[in-house]
Amino acid sequence: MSVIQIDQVSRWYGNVVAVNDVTMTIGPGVTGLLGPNGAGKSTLITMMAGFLPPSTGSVTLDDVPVWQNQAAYRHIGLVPETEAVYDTLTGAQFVRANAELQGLSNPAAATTAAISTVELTDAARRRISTYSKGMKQRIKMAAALVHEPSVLLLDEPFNGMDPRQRLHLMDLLRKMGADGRTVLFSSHILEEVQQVATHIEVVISGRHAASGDYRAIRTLMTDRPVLYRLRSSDDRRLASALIGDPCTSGADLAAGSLQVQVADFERFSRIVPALARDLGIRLLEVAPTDESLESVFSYLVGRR
Ligand SMILES: Nc1ncnc2c1ncn2[C@@H]1O[C@H](COP(=O)(O)OP(=O)(O)OP(=O)(O)O)[C@@H](O)[C@H]1O
Repeated sequence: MSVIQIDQVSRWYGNVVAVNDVTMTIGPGVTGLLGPNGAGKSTLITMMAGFLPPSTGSVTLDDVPVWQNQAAYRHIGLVPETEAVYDTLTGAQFVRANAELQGLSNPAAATTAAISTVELTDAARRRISTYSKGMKQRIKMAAALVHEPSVLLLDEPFNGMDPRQRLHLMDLLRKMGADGRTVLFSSHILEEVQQVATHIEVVISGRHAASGDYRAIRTLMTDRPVLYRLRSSDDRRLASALIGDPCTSGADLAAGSLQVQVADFERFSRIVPALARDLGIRLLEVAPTDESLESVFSYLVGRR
């Protein structure tokens, strides 16, 4: 088993607190690390990979601290967010260099296998400077996989990928998770995370905001009070019908359209069409006013 334990970890850069008292456990399978830009995802991943020490707290792999731990590096593969790959090398040379660094007994065979896994065999002898963004992501992935690590950490791996490459990487991550590896990838896009991860950790402003499977996170998000805008053939009557229902916690007609604070989305979505039909009101629009990911994130933070 490869279990990463992050225990009461904080990390600051000068005055900036990038990670603030985070505790989480990452086990086998695919975990999505979800959070908006600047949430502290890269900092957390770099600490998990053992390349950055926490300011306080501890990061361990199977109970052994990972910071500057050569033995732990044998079990960890890191695909960093940065574009920095050695442009003058060919893909094969780059992956081979990592195989040599890991001290593998047959670096040539491992290089060929890793490049084949990411489906870059045809381009392996080309210089990395000629690669597309998505291909650069994949060659970084091959370099991270060359020593067959039991833990794979990927920072925003889907950035710059076209839809086909994206599906291929999703498949690959799923397979690695099903094989019993511990796979963690970061993203700021919920849909992306949902498609691959069986477990989700949410971080916002350096803090751990939520944890669970997709359903649990989704429920947290849909259970939050959300402001909906409604337009209908009779906003006033619709407002008074809705205000009496427990699915809403407030209604406002001042803004020129009807704005309703929805407390129970599930009930709201059932009751609005039924009410409108019973009252003979025509619905013209029902739309959330504030469905941005940022607002979902700030709701999750506010719950804690
Ligand atoms: N080397 C550094 N020096 C100073 N501040 C830093 C450094 N690295 C990160 N930060 C700050 O720490 C916070 C967390 O950054 P981090 O890169 O970990 O977040 P992130 O969630 O990965 O964001 P992104 O998706 O934009 O990369 C941000 O406020 C960032 O500006």
